[in-house]
Amino acid sequence: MAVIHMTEYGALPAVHITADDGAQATVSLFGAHLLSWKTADGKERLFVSAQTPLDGSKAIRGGVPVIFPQFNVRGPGLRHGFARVSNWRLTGQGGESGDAFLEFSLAPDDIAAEHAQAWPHDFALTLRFTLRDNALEMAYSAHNPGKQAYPFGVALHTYYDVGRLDATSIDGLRNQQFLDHHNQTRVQDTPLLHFTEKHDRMVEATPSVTLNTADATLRLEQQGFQQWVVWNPGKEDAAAMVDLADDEYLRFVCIEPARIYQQPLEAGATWTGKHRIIA
Ligand SMILES: O=P(O)(O)OC[C@H]1O[C@H](O)[C@H](O)[C@@H](O)[C@@H]1O
Repeated sequence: MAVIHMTEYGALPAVHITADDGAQATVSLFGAHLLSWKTADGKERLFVSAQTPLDGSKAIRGGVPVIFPQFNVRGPGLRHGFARVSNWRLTGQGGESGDAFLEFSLAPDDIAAEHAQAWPHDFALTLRFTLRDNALEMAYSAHNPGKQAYPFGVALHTYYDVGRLDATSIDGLRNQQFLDHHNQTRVQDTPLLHFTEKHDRMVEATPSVTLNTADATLRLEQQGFQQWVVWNPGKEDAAAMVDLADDEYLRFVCIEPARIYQQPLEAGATWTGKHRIIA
């Protein structure tokens, strides 16, 4: 049986879950933001900046920011959308035969008036985190209960604690087309992606990639999304970020299943995406 209790992370109300095998996760209601995922061996897999605000005043730097209804500035609204700065509701929890899950929901009544005014559409988001064996699964859905279609983009902006960026590589993107941070379209020609400076690529999705770090190998899978965004700010951009210590960029990489271009969510339609991380 999963053990679930309310807790606090910084000043944020959060939910902590422990699965039968000892795997653990902590999710803040602010953003339905996964802040920690420890596999049964006790190893933390996610990175959270030591300088991030944890009081709801700003999006959290680290963990898994939930992006909706736009990716970055690809839309007319708030950068990366309002989902990551809204208070979600815990709408499901439990565990059966080794599984442990938490489910969170967000609807127009939950969001701040300024966001509702800027984005006056009806929506129902759900995000379910499931711990199973050595894997974490995130099942994300966006439903349009209204009568009008509207454009949406989504992502799960996962920050991995890689320990050492210089000992990290990503396998599985060879021959994939990508857009770099100069807006150039290119194709990856090397089998492994390795970088130690600024890196911001939107890569055509593959069903899975492998993240190799100095002391771990993770398999990342996605369904229902269209890109992998691979991001690290590098030294100069990191130095300009107030919510990241100057040398913390050397410890993480973001690999994000995303739909970066806004596309219509038709009246009555539901989009679903899955992201599974296997240790
Ligand atoms: O600083 P944030 O709004 O959290 O965005 C952080 C990063 O998100 C994505 O990975 C984008 O590709 C980057 O261009 C952006 O800098």
